[in-house]
Amino acid sequence: MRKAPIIIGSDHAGFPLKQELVAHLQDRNIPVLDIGTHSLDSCDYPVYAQDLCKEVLDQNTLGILVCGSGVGMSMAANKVAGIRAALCTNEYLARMTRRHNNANVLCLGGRVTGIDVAKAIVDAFLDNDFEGGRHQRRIDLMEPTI
Ligand SMILES: O=C(CO)[C@H](O)[C@H](O)[C@H](O)COP(=O)(O)O
Repeated sequence: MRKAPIIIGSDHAGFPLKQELVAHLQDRNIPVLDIGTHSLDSCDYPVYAQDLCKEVLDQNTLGILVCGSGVGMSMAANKVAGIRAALCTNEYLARMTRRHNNANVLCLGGRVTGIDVAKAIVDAFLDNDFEGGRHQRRIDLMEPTI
């Protein structure tokens, strides 16, 4: 059983899928903290990306961000030091980004990915762990030098 909750957030475009994923996590007895948005009212995804990333770093846990395409959330999240956000459209990407990239934020496109596929992507992301070794060296090399 996880101690820290999985953090989840979205903008209006990702709100319907986020609601489905919150229910899915609860069905799996995985603690979840929903940082919003809480309606279909139009809002700005970078605000939620930054709020979620702060929680992920503070609680040393994993996060899930959903916007329309998943692209804007991943761009915004990857601006935050210590965040490795991965936009995933299938289970393989989700599995590999945990094992090899130690991604700590999963991004999904609510207007791109169907509910059942999104649930499977979330499961693959949460049920795989970082392998370390050569992959840690490569992650260390991601630190900007220019
Ligand atoms: O997909 C997104 C960014 O990559 C976000 O979901 C934006 O909210 C999207 O651009 C929303 O567009 P809208 O016309 O304002 O709903």
